Amino acid sequence: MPDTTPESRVSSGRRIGVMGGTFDPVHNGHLVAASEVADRFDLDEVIFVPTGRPWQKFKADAGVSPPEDRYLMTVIATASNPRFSVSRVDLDRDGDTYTVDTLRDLKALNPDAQLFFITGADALASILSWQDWEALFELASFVGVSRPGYELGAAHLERHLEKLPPDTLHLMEIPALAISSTDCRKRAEGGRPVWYLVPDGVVQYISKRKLYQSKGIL
Ligand SMILES: Nc1ncnc2c1ncn2[C@@H]1O[C@H](COP(=O)(O)OP(=O)(O)OP(=O)(O)O)[C@@H](O)[C@H]1O
Ligand SMILES: O=C(O)c1ccc[n+]([C@@H]2O[C@H](COP(=O)([O-])O)[C@@H](O)[C@H]2O)c1
Repeated sequence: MPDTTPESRVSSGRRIGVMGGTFDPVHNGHLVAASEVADRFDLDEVIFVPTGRPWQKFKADAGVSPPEDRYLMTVIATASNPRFSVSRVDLDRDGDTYTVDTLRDLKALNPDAQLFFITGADALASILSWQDWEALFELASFVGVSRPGYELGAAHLERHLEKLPPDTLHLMEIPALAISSTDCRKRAEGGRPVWYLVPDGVVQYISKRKLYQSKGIL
């Protein structure tokens, strides 16, 4: 396995971050996580991948906005950063969204690239419940980032780490932004502001499409 530590940038291939999420809506916590990991791991690009059918959220009976709205908000939020892009792989695949499929699709599209999947501390904590989770670590390195309210750790993975490729999991502290999509949705619904929690264009898109809100947010 190649050494994936940031200090050993020896691979001739591109280094691509993968920021998966439901992005309902995308917020500044997502953008800061992607930007910080891109800087620390010297990434050429970070691909944001909105989920198609986030099966665990559906299982928890959480309603999710239409995929095209989540996709467009993600495009708007990332448009100004030349290193950020958005992929439709999870939106264009039928059925439940599994990260193992996301990574296989992105690997097929970028055969020479090294992939770094970015997760917040909460998502990392539940990774053992993900479909075919052991295969994930063969396809990408994982970067778990800190998130207010969640402990950043890999104790739950400890007894599996031996079986995983070396240097496959990194933990990283990032500036704390206590922002969640759930809180943004609640604010919009209650007519409270989401300015500065999400990019300006996303505030305007939520308003234009009347997402979440009963009272309006502008
Ligand atoms: N404020 C944040 N700081 C660090 N990581 C975050 C933050 N918000 C979300 N993430 C991470 O971004 C990824 C995508 O998250 P997601 O789109 O589900 O947003 P969310 O805010 O957790 O949404 P929801 O509140 O609807 O569950 C996950 O890996 C999550 O852990
Ligand atoms: O592969 C799985 O089974 C799986 C289960 C839950 C979440 N994920 C991925 O984790 C990322 C964050 O998911 P979410 O639901 O917190 O927005 C996103 O890329 C999801 O596809 C993946």
